[in-house]
Amino acid sequence: MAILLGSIADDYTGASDLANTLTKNGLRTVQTVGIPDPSLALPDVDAVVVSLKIRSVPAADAVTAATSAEQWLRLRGASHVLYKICSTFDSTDAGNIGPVTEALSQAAGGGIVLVTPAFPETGRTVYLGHLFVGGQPLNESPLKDHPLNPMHDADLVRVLTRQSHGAVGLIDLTAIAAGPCAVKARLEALRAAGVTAAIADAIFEQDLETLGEIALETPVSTGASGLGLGLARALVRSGRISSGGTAPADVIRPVGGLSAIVAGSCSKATLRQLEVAERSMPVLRLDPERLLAGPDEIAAAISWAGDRIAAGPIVVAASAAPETVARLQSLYGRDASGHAIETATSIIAAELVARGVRRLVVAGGETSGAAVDRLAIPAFLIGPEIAAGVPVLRTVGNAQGDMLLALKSGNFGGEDFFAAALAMMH
Ligand SMILES: Nc1ncnc2c1ncn2[C@@H]1O[C@H](COP(=O)(O)OP(=O)(O)O)[C@@H](O)[C@H]1O
Ligand SMILES: O=C(O)[C@@H](O)C(=O)COP(=O)(O)O
Repeated sequence: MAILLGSIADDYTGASDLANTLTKNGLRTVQTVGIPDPSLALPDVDAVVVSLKIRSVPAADAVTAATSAEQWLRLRGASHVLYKICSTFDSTDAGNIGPVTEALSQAAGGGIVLVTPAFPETGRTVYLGHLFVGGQPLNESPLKDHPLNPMHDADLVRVLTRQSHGAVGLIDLTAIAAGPCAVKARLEALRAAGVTAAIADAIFEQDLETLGEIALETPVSTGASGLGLGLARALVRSGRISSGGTAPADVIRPVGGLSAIVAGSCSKATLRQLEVAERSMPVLRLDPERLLAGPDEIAAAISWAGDRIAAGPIVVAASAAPETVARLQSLYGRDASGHAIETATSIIAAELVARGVRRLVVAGGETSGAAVDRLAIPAFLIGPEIAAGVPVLRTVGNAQGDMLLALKSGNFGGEDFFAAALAMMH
């Protein structure tokens, strides 16, 4: 299986978001969970997205995992590797976008790396190096309250500089609007000046197509699904993409079984989606302090779900508003409480699957990673899009047999997302 494009995603929802974009733009794509076992039969594809859970781990651990994945991708033919980060640049000053980008660049021989989180389809645009979310500067958007990595600075050159060893430059919209030659010249000028990473402006898809064309001429880039769109369209234009592969419609062949939703995301979008879900299905709001106190809350949740799951879809949610999250974190610590709740929601998800759930929606990137890891799912085929950035996924090689999942990025999806997702999964 020789592939053309490899990607390493820093969380599992981000991986499925990118896999969705690559599929929509003509690339046969598969999403793996980590580096797959050699015995896992994967389809013949143009692109592989390796999901890692490295967005919020120590930088050294993220670098080790990412460089191993990069080696695996290069051995399978990838001439370009995209480090898929969040479109809202989710990270702290301790990393990991800078450290991983520099490690991947070094592994590929050095040079300069194009970096852009722009994803206009979901309202993420970059202008003069500043990231806007739906028109709000990043630091004024709900991302300022993220439980794990609150974003307090919209200037991405400053943000990336604080977590990088090398110099960070800017390719502004004027250069990008002038086309690929101008971008190439700007990139070369920055490289000659000792810059090792360049934040690139992007507001429209045309900007991303320009960036994708230039990025494809380099071994490594860092970005979100928007850059994935540019890379995919550049590959299709190059004529190197074969047709065929498993059609998304085939991916969502019915799997039967029961259905459930587990939410750990505390994003504004997810909180609203949970409110709407309460109008049509049973929703259990977990008590986070009881979750942290011991196993009783998990047992109670499993019992609650067991009494209802046969009658129709249910929701189990740890999600809470920023002020509630902050209070818990002040008592138990940010990382400790986040990890403990991810563990709890993953146990609940696994217990639901043990009771017959085969259609599962998980809301939250870290939450999805914990749940998918506990279910030991090795890979996914990419199905149709439910909402921008969120496809239906079909499991490959897992012990429970075929399942359909949706791994929803916290900030993605409309208010009726949960019902819309279940309506596509039978
Ligand atoms: N009530 C809560 N209080 C504190 N942290 C929470 C609560 N509910 C969930 N969390 C944690 O918040 C984090 C949400 O991150 P994630 O799942 O990536 O969602 P998103 O996709 O919105 O970023 C996880 O670590 C999760 O365990
Ligand atoms: O690029 C994006 O915004 C998403 O693909 C993503 O990474 C979201 O992360 P979570 O909000 O943690 O799911």
